[in-house]
Amino acid sequence: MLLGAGLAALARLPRSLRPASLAAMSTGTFVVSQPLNYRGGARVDPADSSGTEKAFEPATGRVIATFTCSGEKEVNLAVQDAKAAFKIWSQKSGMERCRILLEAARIIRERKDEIATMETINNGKSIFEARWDIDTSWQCLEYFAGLAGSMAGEYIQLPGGSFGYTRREPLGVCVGIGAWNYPFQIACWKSAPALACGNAMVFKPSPFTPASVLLLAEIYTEAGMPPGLFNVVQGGAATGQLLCQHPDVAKVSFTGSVPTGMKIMEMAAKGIKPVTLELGGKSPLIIFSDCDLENVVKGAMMANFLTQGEVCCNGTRVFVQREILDEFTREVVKRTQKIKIGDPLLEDTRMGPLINRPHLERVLGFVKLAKEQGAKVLCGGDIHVPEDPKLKDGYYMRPCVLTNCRDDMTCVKEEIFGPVMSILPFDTEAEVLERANDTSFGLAAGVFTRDIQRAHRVVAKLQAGMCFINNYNVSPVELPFGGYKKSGFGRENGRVAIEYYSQLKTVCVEMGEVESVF
Ligand SMILES: NC(=O)C1=CN([C@@H]2O[C@H](COP(=O)(O)OP(=O)(O)OC[C@H]3O[C@@H](n4cnc5c(N)ncnc54)[C@H](O)[C@@H]3O)[C@@H](O)[C@H]2O)C=CC1
Ligand SMILES: NCCCC(=O)O
Repeated sequence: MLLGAGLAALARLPRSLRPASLAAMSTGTFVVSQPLNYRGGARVDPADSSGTEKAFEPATGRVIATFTCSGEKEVNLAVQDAKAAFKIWSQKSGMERCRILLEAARIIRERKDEIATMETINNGKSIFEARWDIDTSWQCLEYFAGLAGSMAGEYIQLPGGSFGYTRREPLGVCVGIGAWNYPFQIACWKSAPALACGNAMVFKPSPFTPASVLLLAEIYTEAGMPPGLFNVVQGGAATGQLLCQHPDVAKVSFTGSVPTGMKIMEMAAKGIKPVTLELGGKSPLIIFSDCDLENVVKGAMMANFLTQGEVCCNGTRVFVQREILDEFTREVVKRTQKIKIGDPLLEDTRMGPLINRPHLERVLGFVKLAKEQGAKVLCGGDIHVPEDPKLKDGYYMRPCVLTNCRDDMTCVKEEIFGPVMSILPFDTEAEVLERANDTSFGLAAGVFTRDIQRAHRVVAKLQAGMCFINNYNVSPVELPFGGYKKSGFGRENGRVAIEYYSQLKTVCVEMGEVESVF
């Protein structure tokens, strides 16, 4: 990449005072010039090719990288290197792994601005948000570093002085496959628990966002991980399939869409490999009339418009109790219209471009269909052309609020993955619960009310893996994250994630004579 670790502090300087290499990370200028595969502790050109891909800067529509997708040979080499590193890493004590993960977390903190800038350039999210993502990334490494040192089994007393004990052991080479909306964070949320448990990892980012994970790979090496412990291969479905089908891969952790999740599960089934699936959602946000309106409007904005609405757990079905429907709608529209859209690297921008042109068109298509099906657009839902001429080919749209929505409309049933909020009135608690759960997804849900009994009663009945009371879309790494129903299974973050990256061995110890029936 164009920046080195030593330049991190300079990232905090005003742009005009930065040296040429940092200036190269401004909108409209950055290009990726180094190889995007990582193997054996270094960036490498892939050993073979299954085609090429282009990565874009969504803010300008410019190509920032053209890269080779890894074929069978490269995938084999990456898995082989990971296997070799696993032999070394899995023999280390939890405390030794802890120290290295903590060092990696420290380096990420130190290079936060640089990593966030790269994330913004390649993904389009505002720099303000990208910094949050990097915070939840190093926090994840710190959290699992802490758990690495305290991973232990059980001792179980048996009759006659015999006993048993359990050991929590790593799985081997784990594969991580990521989506494009949180490229660096996803790589950390998968690799930190995997590595803390003693596994090795081969990671494949989305071909739309290939760049920032390389910084993580370099940081892991700098922090002291053995070469080959964390490798990166690039590509799309074909490369992903090679990874999932590889006989030396012990586990696949996937973040992406439901249709791809189904394919991953099918491939993993053939090798009896465990999978973690973090899939899509169409989550309900339930707003009772006794809520604090100011808070709820902020919550609804957070539930819908972070990362241009491209967030799997967004609360896009906003159920509002009829008594406050007009007041809530007025206020939410007013705030939505004030969202500053534009160059995502500017400090005051709060909404950048969507990931790419086809996705922008898809999201606009959902708004068009919503109108045809009877919804009313209260604001946005159309293309935004920023004044800055360098942004004219970017993929911007104005955030959209829809009313007159019904539960059977496409905009209410399907994941849009863009800045589109659908408002739905309701009358009673029983009614809203039934409607909120009437979906094949189950990733997240939110409830706003001042009635604490009602809040807990309602979340207990919501069919969702991640529920929020009086807030939405906060991501503390101490809390497990994952879905119910078609939103997937397995959990990232929280203590429980350890169970998804390790296996339990039971040892039975006889202290007496063998009692044989023969
Ligand atoms: N539950 C969660 O934590 C999250 C879920 N998502 C979901 O991800 C989707 C958006 O992400 P996309 O990248 O468009 O999803 P996608 O499913 O198209 O791709 C995800 C990843 O899978 C790879 N892939 C595609 N086909 C594959 C195959 N046959 N075998 C192996 N790998 C394959 C892609 O190259 C990419 O790296 C949304 O539905 C969203 O809800 C996104 C972020 C978080
Ligand atoms: N930080 C929120 C993670 C949700 C997602 O990956 O879409």
